[in-house]
Amino acid sequence: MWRRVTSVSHLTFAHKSTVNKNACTFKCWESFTTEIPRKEKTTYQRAKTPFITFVLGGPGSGKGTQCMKIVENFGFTHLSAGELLRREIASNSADGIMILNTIKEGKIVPSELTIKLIQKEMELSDNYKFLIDGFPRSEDNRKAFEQIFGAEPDVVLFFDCPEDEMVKRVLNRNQGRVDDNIDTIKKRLKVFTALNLPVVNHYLEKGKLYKINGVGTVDEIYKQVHPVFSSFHFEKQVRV
Ligand SMILES: Nc1ncnc2c1ncn2[C@@H]1O[C@H](COP(=O)(O)OP(=O)(O)O)[C@@H](O)[C@H]1O
Ligand SMILES: Nc1ccn([C@@H]2O[C@H](COP(=O)(O)OP(=O)(O)O)[C@@H](O)[C@H]2O)c(=O)n1
Ligand SMILES: [Mg+2]
Repeated sequence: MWRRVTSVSHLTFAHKSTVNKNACTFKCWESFTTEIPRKEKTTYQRAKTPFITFVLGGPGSGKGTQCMKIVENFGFTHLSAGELLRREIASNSADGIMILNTIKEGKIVPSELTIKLIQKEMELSDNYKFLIDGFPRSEDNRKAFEQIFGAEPDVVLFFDCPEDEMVKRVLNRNQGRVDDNIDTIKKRLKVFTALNLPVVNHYLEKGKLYKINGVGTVDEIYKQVHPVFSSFHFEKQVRV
C-alpha cells in the first residue's frame, strides 16, 4: 500500500475542472470516500488528488506495453478499459454477454458501464496516479467521463502508428482475445478513425496531447514517453 507523506491542501480535484466545478467538488469527494475502509478515509483518502493520464491509440499501437514501463518507472496504477471489460465478461455479470458481443463487433461499450468499472478501481486504489488505457475511445466516452467525474485528464498520450503495423502486431499478439482476428481488427480500425480521432483532436486543441511516434522498438518509443512524466513533480510516497 502507498501513502503520501506530504500534506496536501486540495481536498478534491475541483481546481482542475473547467467543466462543472460543483459536480466535481461533490461527486469526486463522494467517489473517493465510498467503499474505502473507515480508518483510511480521514487521513489518506482526503489528501488524494488524482493525476489522470488517458492513453490513446489504435488497436496494437502499443498502449498496454508502454503503460507497463510507465508503471515501473513512475508508480502509476494501470487501468486498461478493455481489460476491465474482459474481466466483467469472465465474471459472468449481467452485462457480460452484451459486452462480449460489442467487443466481437469492435464497437464501443456504453460509456456509463465502462466508467463505472474504472471508477470502482480508482476507489479501491491507494494510489493517486492513474493511467487510463484505451479510454476515452469516443466523444461520448469523453463527455460522460467529464460529466461523471467533473474533471479532465492532466495528460493525454497518443500513440500514433500506421495501420499495417497495428494489424501485424495484433495478429501476433497471441493472447487468445476474441477481437484479435482480421475481421474484427478491420472493424476496430474503422471505429478508431471515426470515433477516437475526434477525441485526439479535442485534446490537441486543449494543449494536453502528447503525440508519440508508435513505430520503433519498445525502448525507442519509451524514450519519447519518459520525459512527459519526468517533467511533472510527483509528491513523495512511502510504503506503509
Ligand atoms: N514497439 C513495438 N514493436 C513491436 N511490437 C510491439 C511494440 N510494442 C508492443 N508490441 C507488441 O504488439 C502487440 C500489441 O501491443 P499492446 O501493447 O497490447 O498494444 P495496444 O494495447 O495498443 O493494443 C503486443 O503483442 C506487444 O507485445
Ligand atoms: N473505452 C473502451 C475501451 C474498450 N472497449 C472495447 O474493448 C475492446 C478492446 O479494447 P482494448 O483497449 O483492450 O484493445 P487494444 O486497443 O488494447 O487492442 C475495444 O475494441 C472495444 O470493443 C470499449 O468499448 N470502450
Ligand atoms: Mg491494450
